[in-house]
Amino acid sequence: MNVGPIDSSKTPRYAGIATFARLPRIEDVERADIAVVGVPFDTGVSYRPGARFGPAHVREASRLLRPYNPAQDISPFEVQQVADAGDLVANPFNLDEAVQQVADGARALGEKAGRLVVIGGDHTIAYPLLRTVAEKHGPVAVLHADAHLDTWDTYFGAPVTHGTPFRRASEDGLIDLTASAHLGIRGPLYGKEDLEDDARLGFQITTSEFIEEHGVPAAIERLRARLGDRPVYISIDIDVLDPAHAPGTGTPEAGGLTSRELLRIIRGLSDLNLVGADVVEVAPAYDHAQLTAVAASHVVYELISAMGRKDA
Ligand SMILES: N=C(N)NCCCC(=O)O
Ligand SMILES: [Zn+2]
Ligand SMILES: [Zn+2]
Repeated sequence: MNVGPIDSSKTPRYAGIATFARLPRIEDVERADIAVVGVPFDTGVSYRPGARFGPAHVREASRLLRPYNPAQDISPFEVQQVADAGDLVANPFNLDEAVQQVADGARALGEKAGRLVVIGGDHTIAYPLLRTVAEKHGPVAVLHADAHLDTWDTYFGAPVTHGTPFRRASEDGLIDLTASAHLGIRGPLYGKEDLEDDARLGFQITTSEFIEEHGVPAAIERLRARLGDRPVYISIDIDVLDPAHAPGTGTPEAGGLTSRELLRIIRGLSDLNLVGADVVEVAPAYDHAQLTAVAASHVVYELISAMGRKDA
C-alpha cells in the first residue's frame, strides 16, 4: 500500500510543514517510484532574480491539490509511491560547483526513486538534470515548454546560464537530436540565426501562435509525432504561460499559453515513456495571490498523474 498525502478532511490543509501536495517525506517511506525534489538555485539568471524561493512557494500552494485527478481518471498517489525528497543543495556563489552538486544529488536520489520531478530554481538546472537522465537512458527526447529557446551560447562569456542549458545538453550528446521539441516559443530573439542554431542543436519548434492558430489537439499531434516512443524528459519553464497566468517569473514574455492549454497538452502525452521532469523559473517575489505557484503545482500534479498512467 502506498502512503498518500495527509487527509485534508481530518487535518486542515493549511496546517503543518509543507511537503509537495502534503505527501510523505522520502525518509518516511520504504521506497518511492517518484521523488519530488526542489532545487533552490538562481545564480544563472539574466534578469529578475528570485527563483531560489520557487520550491518553497510551489510546495506552499500545493496544499490545495486533491488525491483524485478526474481529467486523467487516476489517483496518482495511490497507483505509485510519491514522496517529497526536500531540496538539493546548490552553492549560490559557484555556478560550476552548483551544477556538479545538482548532478550528484539527482544521481544519488535516482537510486532511491525511479523518477524525479524537480521544482526549480532557474532553468540552468535542466543541464545537470539531463546529464543524469542521459546516464540512465542514453540521449533522451526532450520536450521543452518555454517562451525562450534556451539554446543560446553564452551570456557575458559564461556558458552555463538559464538561457543556455539546452545548447550545452545538445553539445554534450544528452538529447536525441531527431526527437526533441520546444513548445510555446514566442517573443523577440537576438537575431534570425538563433533559430538556425536551434534547429541544428536538435529542436523542432511549436510556437505559442501555432496553438492559437491550429488548436491544442494539433499541437499534441505535432509533439507526439516528434517525440515518438523514445524516453521523454519534460522540462517546463513556467514562463511558457502568459504573464497573466504566471506573473511570478524572471523573464516574462507576452502572448503565452493559458494554464488550461498547458495542462491539456501534458494530458495528451500521458501514454509516452516519461522518464523525468522539471518545472522551473517560479520567482515568488513577482507573484500575486499565488497565481504562478498554483499553476506550477497543478503542472507538477499533472506530470505525476501522467507518469502514473503509463505504469497503470
Ligand atoms: N530561461 C529563461 N527563463 N529565460 C532565458 C532568457 C535569457 C535572456 O535573457 O535572453
Ligand atoms: Zn523562459
Ligand atoms: Zn527557460
